[in-house]
Parts: sequence; structure tokens; C-alpha cells
Amino acid sequence: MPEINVEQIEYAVRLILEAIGEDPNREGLIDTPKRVAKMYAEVFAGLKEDPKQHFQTVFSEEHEELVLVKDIPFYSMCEHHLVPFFGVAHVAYIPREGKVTGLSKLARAVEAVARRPQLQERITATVADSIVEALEPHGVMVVVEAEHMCMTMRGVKKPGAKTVTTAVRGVFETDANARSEVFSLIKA
Ligand SMILES: Nc1nc2c(ncn2[C@@H]2O[C@H](COP(=O)(O)OP(=O)(O)OP(=O)(O)O)[C@@H](O)[C@H]2O)c(=O)[nH]1
Ligand SMILES: [Zn+2]
Repeated sequence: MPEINVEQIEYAVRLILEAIGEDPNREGLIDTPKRVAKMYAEVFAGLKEDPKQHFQTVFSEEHEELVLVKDIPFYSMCEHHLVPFFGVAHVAYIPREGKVTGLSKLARAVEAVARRPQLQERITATVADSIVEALEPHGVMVVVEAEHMCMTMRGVKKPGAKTVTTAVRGVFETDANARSEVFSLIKA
């Protein structure tokens, strides 16, 4: 996976500051390109990660029933405007043949996928597919609820509007009761 080029980001931020008519050499801005580069390295760190790498910790436990980790907070960057969108992800799966992963690994996978220039739909689907590939469970259901700053601080300006996306795989695709169980646990 490519390394983030910090010097190039610093150069680009300096150009942006000049382009908006600011003086990049004034005291308050002199270290800004460096800070922004450091911040981008942090918020885009997921580009260097494969979410599946987090599912190497597997416990052989014969639990073939629902596991749900809900309200996992995340921050991502909208790939259209490079402004944040943020909210919570709910990740549910039904393990198969003793492939039960560590609970924190579900949150780590969300983090790895969110810390990239993203679309909410792609976060939702990528988390679901990485669990399917790594754990081969009976089913996976991912629900993401988020507020997009490109819809609040600019553009259509609709603060409070929430976007909900879902990705269902395996038994959740055909079993409406299984989906309802997850939705009711998320709301509980
Ligand atoms: N499907 C999807 N759209 C997104 C997401 N984040 C931002 N968008 C939308 O991406 C679209 C980009 O639309 P454009 O017309 O190309 O850009 P724009 O002129 O800045 O659009 P406005 O935001 O309507 O001002 C907007 O409708 C955003 O709301 C996301 O995660 N998923
Ligand atoms: Zn946007």
C-alpha cells in the first residue's frame, strides 16, 4: 500500500492558502501546512490497511447465533468534498464453524475502512464483505448512520439530516426476521 507523501501535502496546502488570497508565511499559518499533512496522514491511515487483517484473531467457539457490536463511532472524509462525515456503525454477524472473532476487531475493521476518502455506501459494503471473506459466517449485516458535513456546513445546508445505509449478506438477505432482530437490538 502507498505511503502518504507528507511533503507533497504540505506543498499543496501552501498553494491552497495562496490561492484563497492568504499569506502562508504569516505567523498563524506558517505551521499550518505541516499540521494539515500530519492530520491527513492520520485521517487517511486506513488506506494502508486491509480490514481483513484484523480478523486473524479467531476463537474456536461454537456460537452460531447473532453477535452484534452496535454504536461504533467513526469519522470519515467524504471523497467528493474532503470534509468529514461521521456517525456510528452497527456490525452484526452469525459465526459459522467456530469462527468467532474478537469484538474489538469489528470496530478495528470499521476504523480501517472509514479512514480513507470515502462514500458511506462503500464503508458499509466493504466492512460487510471483509467479514464474509475472512470469517465465512452464516450472515453479516452492517448498518451505518452518519451526518455529512458537506450537507450541513455548505451546499444544501441541512444540519441534522442523517443518512442510513445497510449491507446484508448471507442469511440476512433472505430472512426478514433476522434483519428485524438486528434493527430492534440497534434501537434498544
Ligand atoms: N451517495 C453518496 N453521496 C454522497 C456521499 N457523501 C457526499 N455525497 C454527495 O455527493 C454529491 C456530489 O454532488 P455534485 O453535484 O458532484 O457536487 P456539488 O455541486 O458540490 O453538490 P451539492 O452538495 O449538492 O452542492 C452530493 O449530492 C453529496 O451530498 C456519500 O457518502 N454517498
Ligand atoms: Zn461531500
